[in-house]
Amino acid sequence: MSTDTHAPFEEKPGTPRSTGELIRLERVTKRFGDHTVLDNLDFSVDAGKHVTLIGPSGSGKTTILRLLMTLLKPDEGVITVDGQQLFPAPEKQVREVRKKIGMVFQQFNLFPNMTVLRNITEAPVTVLGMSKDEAEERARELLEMVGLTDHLDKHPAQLSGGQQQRVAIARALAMRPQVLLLDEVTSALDPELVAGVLDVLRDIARSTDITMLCVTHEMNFARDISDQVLMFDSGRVIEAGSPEKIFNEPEHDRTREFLSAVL
Ligand SMILES: Nc1ncnc2c1ncn2[C@@H]1O[C@H](COP(=O)(O)OP(=O)(O)OP(=O)(O)O)[C@@H](O)[C@H]1O
Repeated sequence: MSTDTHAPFEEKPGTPRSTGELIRLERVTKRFGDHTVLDNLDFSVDAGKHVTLIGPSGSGKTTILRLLMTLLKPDEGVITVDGQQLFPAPEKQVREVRKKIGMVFQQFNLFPNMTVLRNITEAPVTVLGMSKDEAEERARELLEMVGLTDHLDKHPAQLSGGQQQRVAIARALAMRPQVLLLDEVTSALDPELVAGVLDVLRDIARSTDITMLCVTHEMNFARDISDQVLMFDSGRVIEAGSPEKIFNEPEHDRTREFLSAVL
């Protein structure tokens, strides 16, 4: 069990949030060589909703997050975020869209030579042009939220994996993104550190209006936070619905097989 306690998170009003549809994928196909990883995929996510992508390894879930982060380009189809198309788009537009999206990865990807505080303040200062004082105030609030107030002067190597991942969550939120992408954020953690990270994310889901798109193998977590669950198989959404529907009354044989293997 983690010994750190996190404070209930109350988000201050920031930039006005969009309402309605925030993310849209239309007929998106992604291939690596002759391997079609996403196959003519359509789905959308409304602002403020929490959508979880589940499905077997290799079904294309992470590829979707990487497309939204513009780390990859689709071969076909259209991706829009907050009404702005991502590919093709002028460089400036892509940068603006990217600022609306935060991502937390399986590996924490913190800057090893910076303190915890600096890891969180760096991008708000250099990318958003926030003053150092404002960025530090925000970072301290976020560190309280993730239960790491006592660790702000440490370097990542002095923290447990669970603590590092909570810094990574705070770092993503420091940019005040509209969308938080979570890619198997507990998969690299020792089992006893998983609950602390998931509790922080549950709290964020409950107490902020941030839109979440989450790839996870933690089915209880998916059940708790999701407004909608999308079941993937071979680059397609084969079933979508509320967590109650997907976990209690799955319609598709592949969904039933997958859930009986992981639950
Ligand atoms: N850069 C790449 N080059 C070639 N193939 C890739 C690349 N990235 C992903 N793939 C392949 O695309 C397929 C889908 O990968 P992806 O990571 O999206 O799946 P996933 O559903 O997230 O799986 P997992 O749950 O194991 O992370 C896999 O077969 C993977 O090997």
